[in-house]
Amino acid sequence: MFEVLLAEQMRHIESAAVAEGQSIEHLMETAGEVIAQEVLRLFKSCSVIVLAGPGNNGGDGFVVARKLEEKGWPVIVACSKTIPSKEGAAFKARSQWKGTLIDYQDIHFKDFALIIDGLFGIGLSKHIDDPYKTVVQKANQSGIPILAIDIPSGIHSDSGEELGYAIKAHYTIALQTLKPCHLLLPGKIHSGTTIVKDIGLRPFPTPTLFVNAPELWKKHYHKPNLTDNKYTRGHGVIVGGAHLTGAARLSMLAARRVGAGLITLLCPPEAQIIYSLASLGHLTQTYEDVSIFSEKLNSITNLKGVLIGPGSPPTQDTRTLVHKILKLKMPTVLDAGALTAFAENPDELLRELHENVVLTPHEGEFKRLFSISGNKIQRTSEAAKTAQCTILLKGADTVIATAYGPVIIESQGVPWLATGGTGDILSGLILGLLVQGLKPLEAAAMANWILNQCAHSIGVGLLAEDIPLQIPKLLASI
Ligand SMILES: NC(=O)C1=CN([C@@H]2O[C@H](COP(=O)(O)OP(=O)(O)OC[C@H]3O[C@@H](n4cnc5c(N)ncnc54)[C@H](OP(=O)(O)O)[C@@H]3O)[C@@H](O)[C@H]2O)[C@@H](O)CC1
Ligand SMILES: [K+]
Repeated sequence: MFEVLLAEQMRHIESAAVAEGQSIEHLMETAGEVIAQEVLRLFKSCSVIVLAGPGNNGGDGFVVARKLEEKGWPVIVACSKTIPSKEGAAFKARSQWKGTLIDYQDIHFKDFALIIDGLFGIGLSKHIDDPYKTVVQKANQSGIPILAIDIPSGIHSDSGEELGYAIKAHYTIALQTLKPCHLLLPGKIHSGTTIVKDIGLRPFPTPTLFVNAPELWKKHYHKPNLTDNKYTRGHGVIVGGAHLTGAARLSMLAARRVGAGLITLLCPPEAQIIYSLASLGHLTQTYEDVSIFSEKLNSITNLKGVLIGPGSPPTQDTRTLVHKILKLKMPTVLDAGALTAFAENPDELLRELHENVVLTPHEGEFKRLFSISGNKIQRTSEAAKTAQCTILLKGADTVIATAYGPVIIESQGVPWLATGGTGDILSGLILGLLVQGLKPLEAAAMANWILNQCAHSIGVGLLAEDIPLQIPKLLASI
């Protein structure tokens, strides 16, 4: 249920079903049936135009048309006359359609109240051209609700990219599982509301992509019990800079709210007063000079993790502090200034990273460290392998990848998270979970989930400082 399958993996489970004796015709009939059921649930009886393409996505469209017509709905199917007839499930579905069939160019969209998009599914391989391009443009411009079969036509299933021009659906009924295009931009926007419907295939045996959900990490998160004390819940250090102190203070609040037993802000002496006054329940320590930083860090009792970057300047001193922290091989979050500090020589950072590190770059910071091309999943995975650590690549379609394989994609996207300080909250949440014993991948995924859930519940007008207060209610629900 939480796996996200690439087109090749979908084809694997489809072939496995065929090898077990199921026919493609039967799978297509099931797909058409579940989609028709969703149409009946979502819409009142209305006139429908089904756009059928040349492959099996079009075949699904013909089945849906037949099922809706059987329910008494007025349905017309549009497909291209130039499509060569050939044997196969889609051909059979087309020949079972006894209703009206027109060419794309003869569609009068104003005659319809619902468009069903069965032009292309996971088989789209290249940019769309006419006649498909024009029909997609006209469908989008019509203002009529569009329900896409499996994926919005024109979107690449594995990357979420728009191949020339793509359907903007109000609903997408994803068959069997989500595909990356339902989660990655711009496919996520083109999909509208995505609903996953089972068509009876077996799960893929070795999934590598997952949609972020508590089921992936909640067994690793332990709520405190009566035997806990502040030390057993973990002591974390946040390295605060002399200026831009708000960032580390936000991280501190998030780390404490998510359950760290103790948080110490380690900062230059001139900033101690600001950090001390930030709240009542945290500690502050100072380091007069980078040369005594390690000594100060080592003197902290029961230290379980470190965060550096929020509010840190991208300077040689920051690089030195990062090197000293990485030498400890302990759970570490590197964010913001701690990443940008290595922009001129990323290798200086990359060769020292280890499996207990989480990097939380946004796209700009990512590009400063890695020159990797490809879609967001490929870039994050490859970077994690290069860096041998966990990477959370932020955005409205956050991707979290590890050096050892699994990739988690955030399904929520909260537009009002795009405001100053929310990244500092995220890195603080990750630190707070790392010191409680979660592994980097689980800590990053849980932190990102908490951030999105809290933001969603706050709504437009959110300030970063509103988020920590929402955390207890959310933790109670896990
Ligand atoms: N997986 C499952 O178990 C099940 C999957 N099902 C359904 O099947 C869908 C996948 O079907 P599919 O493989 O036939 O691919 P589909 O997306 O219809 O398109 C392929 C056709 O489009 C053509 N074509 C490609 N790009 C083009 C372009 N730019 N411009 C023009 N033409 C282009 C391509 O031509 P070719 O590249 O081969 O020349 C080929 O003819 C899947 O999304 C789901 O809806 C269900 O039926 C049941 C079970
Ligand atoms: K489609």
